[in-house]
Amino acid sequence: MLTTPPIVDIQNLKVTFTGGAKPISAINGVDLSLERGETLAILGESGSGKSVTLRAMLRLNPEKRTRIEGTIQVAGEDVLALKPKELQAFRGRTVSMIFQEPALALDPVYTLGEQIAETIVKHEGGSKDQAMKRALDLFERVRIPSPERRLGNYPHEMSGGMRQRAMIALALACNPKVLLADEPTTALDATVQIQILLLIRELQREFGIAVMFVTHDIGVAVEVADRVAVMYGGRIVEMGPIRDIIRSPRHPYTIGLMKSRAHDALAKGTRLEVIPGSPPDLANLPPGCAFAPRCKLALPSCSEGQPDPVAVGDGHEARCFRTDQTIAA
Ligand SMILES: Nc1ncnc2c1ncn2[C@@H]1O[C@H](COP(=O)(O)OP(=O)(O)OP(=O)(O)O)[C@@H](O)[C@H]1O
Repeated sequence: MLTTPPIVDIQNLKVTFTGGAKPISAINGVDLSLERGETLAILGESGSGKSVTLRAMLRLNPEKRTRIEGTIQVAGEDVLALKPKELQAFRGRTVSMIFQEPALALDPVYTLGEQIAETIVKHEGGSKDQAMKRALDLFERVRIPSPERRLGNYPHEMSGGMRQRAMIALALACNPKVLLADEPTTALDATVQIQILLLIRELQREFGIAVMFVTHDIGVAVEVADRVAVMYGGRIVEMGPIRDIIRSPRHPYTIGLMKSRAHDALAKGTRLEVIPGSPPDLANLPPGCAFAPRCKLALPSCSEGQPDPVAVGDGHEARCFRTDQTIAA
């Protein structure tokens, strides 16, 4: 039987920032693959390496002060080997990114129509008129009301939710195969958040794009993702289908994350159960499991070596020495 290769294939990715007094090991051996049209959420607390992973896929980390090891293949292209010109063509055309704050992607001094049309002409050639027609089509697809008039707007003339939609239109302008989204909805109010997420989901189905998005919010992941990768200390500690991760998380860190969310839903004023302890120091990572110092199940041996991924279900794995102790009751 013929199998299609994954659209994203990341092997043993390591990212170290070397600009400071001590090297910061932000990503420490990430393996990840994504099928065409699939949506993966990356969860984890602040500093776990979610954004650095996404940025590595577009080579957006500051290269002079960063050491990158491993391989990143997207749509058959070897991302870490791309030359500057190839990288320019790759960005936007093969992989595109939307940010938490549209101001990072949108230029304040050009109208939205001009920006989208210019991106299309730059990547694909053709006339400005044709590109404007495509921009109009994109505005319709991302459901911006009065799209023709809105194309003539500057970013500051739109509401936050509309700016997000315009940014998504810009990101889709060159038909990318993979869309990366770094907490695309945190800056928006709840109703607009849900609308934007449903829009991403719909576009993803319509265009067959693979989506990788970072979030702090498990509820958001449930709404949109097929699979989830949970990161801790620059490693994926658990990965699997969203339903399995919600119903039967098997890494003690994921179990802790799920508990803190359950408490989050309680009445205001209830003390949240946070996972005691603090995240690992990335300038001084321990040799063993980075979660061991905070883990209720840890044995002394957990601090000695790195746990390999253990299969705990269909397409579900956890990097933990104690998965025999974490089976849901
Ligand atoms: N350019 C950089 N130079 C040095 N350290 C960096 C740089 N970029 C990120 N880091 C460090 O790498 C680690 C991982 O950062 P990253 O932004 O991926 O975390 P994150 O999981 O996305 O967190 P958050 O949810 O807060 O965005 C952090 O400790 C961060 O301080």
